[in-house]
Amino acid sequence: MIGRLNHVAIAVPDLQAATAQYRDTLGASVSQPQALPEHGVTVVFVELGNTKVELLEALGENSPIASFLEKNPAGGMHHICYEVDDILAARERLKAGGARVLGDGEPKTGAHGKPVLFLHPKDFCGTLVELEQV
Ligand SMILES: CC[C@H](C(=O)O)C(=O)SCCNC(=O)CCNC(=O)[C@H](O)C(C)(C)COP(=O)(O)OP(=O)(O)OC[C@H]1O[C@@H](n2cnc3c(N)ncnc32)[C@H](O)[C@@H]1OP(=O)(O)O
Ligand SMILES: [Co+2]
Repeated sequence: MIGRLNHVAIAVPDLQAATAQYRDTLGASVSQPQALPEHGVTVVFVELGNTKVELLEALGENSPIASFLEKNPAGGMHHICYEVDDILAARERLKAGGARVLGDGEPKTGAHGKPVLFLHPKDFCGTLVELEQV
């Protein structure tokens, strides 16, 4: 069911500083910031050739990453995103297997303009999992 690794996400307290770290200190190619108010984050993508790192900063009052950043004030690994070719089929199979699909369970449009879903970290080795249909 899951395919390629689409991105690994790191939540950060300061997206500009984190972008400078990756661009200037690590010499990586970093995209322009993308505000995603419907997701409560602003993101950039670090292009790595074989996959991406998503750097994300809280946006707005009810950001879903606010409490993560309270617990991890310097930032930290936040989620991992796997590609699937049929997100609704994946959702039904996961639900049938007892996994918790977060939110209302309906795919939302992610930063790449593709449908995404999130799976509860407690069901997947303490790791928040994002699925993106490609
Ligand atoms: C889609 C746009 C973009 C893209 O790539 O295209 C993005 O990726 S946007 C990313 C931001 N959006 C989300 O993360 C949506 C899904 N996340 C959530 O719904 C919440 O963050 C949730 C439910 C995972 C956690 O919410 P919250 O932190 O408020 O709940 P708790 O504090 O009660 O946490 C419950 C329990 O889970 C542990 N936890 C929380 N976040 C993570 C995490 N990122 N990785 C691992 N574990 C996590 C938390 O520590 C609690 O555990 P406990 O042992 O009970 O303390
Ligand atoms: Co993501």
